[in-house]
Amino acid sequence: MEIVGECIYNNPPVLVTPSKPTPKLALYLSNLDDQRLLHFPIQYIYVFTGTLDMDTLKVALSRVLVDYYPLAGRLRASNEHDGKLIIDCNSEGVLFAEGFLPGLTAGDFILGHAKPHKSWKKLLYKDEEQSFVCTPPLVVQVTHLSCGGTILCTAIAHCVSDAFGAAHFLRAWARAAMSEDSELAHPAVAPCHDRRALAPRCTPRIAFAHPEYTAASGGDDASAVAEASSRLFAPPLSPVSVTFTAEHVARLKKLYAPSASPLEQCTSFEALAAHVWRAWVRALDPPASLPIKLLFTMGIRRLVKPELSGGCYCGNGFVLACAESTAGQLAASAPDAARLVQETKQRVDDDYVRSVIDLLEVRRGCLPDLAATFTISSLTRQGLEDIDFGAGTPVHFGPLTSEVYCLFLPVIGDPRGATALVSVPQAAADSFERCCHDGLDDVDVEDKNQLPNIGDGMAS
Ligand SMILES: COc1cc(/C=C/C(=O)SCCNC(=O)CCNC(=O)[C@H](O)C(C)(C)COP(=O)(O)OP(=O)(O)OC[C@H]2O[C@@H](n3cnc4c(N)ncnc43)[C@H](O)[C@@H]2OP(=O)(O)O)ccc1O
Repeated sequence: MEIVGECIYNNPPVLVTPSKPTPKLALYLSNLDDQRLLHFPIQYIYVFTGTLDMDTLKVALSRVLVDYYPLAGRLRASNEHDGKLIIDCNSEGVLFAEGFLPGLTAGDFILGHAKPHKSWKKLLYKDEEQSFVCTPPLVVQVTHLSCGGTILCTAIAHCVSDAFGAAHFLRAWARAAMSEDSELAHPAVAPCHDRRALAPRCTPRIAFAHPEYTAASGGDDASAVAEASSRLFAPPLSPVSVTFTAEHVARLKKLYAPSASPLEQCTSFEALAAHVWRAWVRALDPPASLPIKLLFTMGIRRLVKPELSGGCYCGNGFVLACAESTAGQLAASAPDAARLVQETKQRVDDDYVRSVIDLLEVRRGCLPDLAATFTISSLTRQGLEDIDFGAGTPVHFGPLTSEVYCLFLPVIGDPRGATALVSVPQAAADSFERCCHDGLDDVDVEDKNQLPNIGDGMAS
């Protein structure tokens, strides 16, 4: 959906600062935070049919910044540590803009209209002159709509927080906004900003191959592989959004783990990840011998020893897990693809995470290998979507832009469903959508034991 017309700003943006004095310190960022991959702001919108009260929002934000004071600081390159980023917790404040977009309604975001479009960037105030490091780690824009609805857009520097930390902050802000006296509203669990539990070892030890950061060998025919890989991301790209209902997910779980044995079942994520990874490969139809990877974000708060459980760990608590296959193998078997996802999940433990942290220490500035790679970040069950600032829960929640990495987004009103959103080469967009729906369109009416065969070869 394209947003026509311009956003009207009647006043310049303001800086919202913590309502009480907060610690003044240079906050260490872990190697999981300060990796090049995360040097960008994560921009999400919440669309409400009701009106958000501006004074209430600002007062509540000011209050929660007492607990989430790093968000009111500024990112800086540290002189002592080789340019590594730190947060200067200096209470400079959150940039808060307010605008009005005539002609746009909350209803425009409901029922299949909600694929990001480049015009959506109007929903976020941008100071063209500021670099990533100079931009405040939290920028907020509230856009009033002619229908009386409101859009809240938040841009949080990814190196400061992941989805779990962001959800914790946003829920605390919403709770403060709903409380009669926002000075009394405290987060249910105190946030933990100290990231030293994820510091690298004194002597870094890279104990695994880490294919997520290493390019696959092209063998004898490296340039043909590079050429085939680049076709997977050839512009122009088109965003595709496919919603899998709870029934679709249940169906996929059976398709991807056909055995009746309880020990061989797969989770919703494993089935969905395998299915969408395969749909991407089948739609883009690369040579069967092309090595293809799947990278997916994996939460580590409960995997590391000791667990990150002293309060809500608000830094980045995830690593990339990497499954490897070939285009031909992936297309050939659904259960094998799910097994690969399962085995990959099982390999990620405390040793693996420490090895990633050490790798990022030794190879500062490195990026994951994204050639011939499908990347998924799952945002379901993170508590991001059902946030109420006093105007009810949102009718739409999602990113401001669509990218080549795939997001699994929560479906409002269907907690066991998920929406996959990803940009693919325009020429393959319809085929990708069809492959995602393959075997699912009749799910609500047919006998769920009669499973269609969707895994019998590459798409033509
Ligand atoms: C900064 O501001 C932001 C940031 C962002 C976004 C940032 C990011 O994208 S950061 C990356 C975020 N993603 C993650 O960290 C991934 C988190 N998820 C995991 O790690 C998962 O474990 C998994 C790797 C995706 C795999 O999941 P799964 O196979 O489902 O395995 P389990 O999670 O162990 O679940 C198994 C089973 O347990 C039950 N269960 C688990 N969780 C729940 C729950 N919450 N509720 C109910 N039940 C649960 C369930 O039965 C599972 O089995 P199913 O078959 O039912 O699935 C954005 C915005 C900003 O402002």
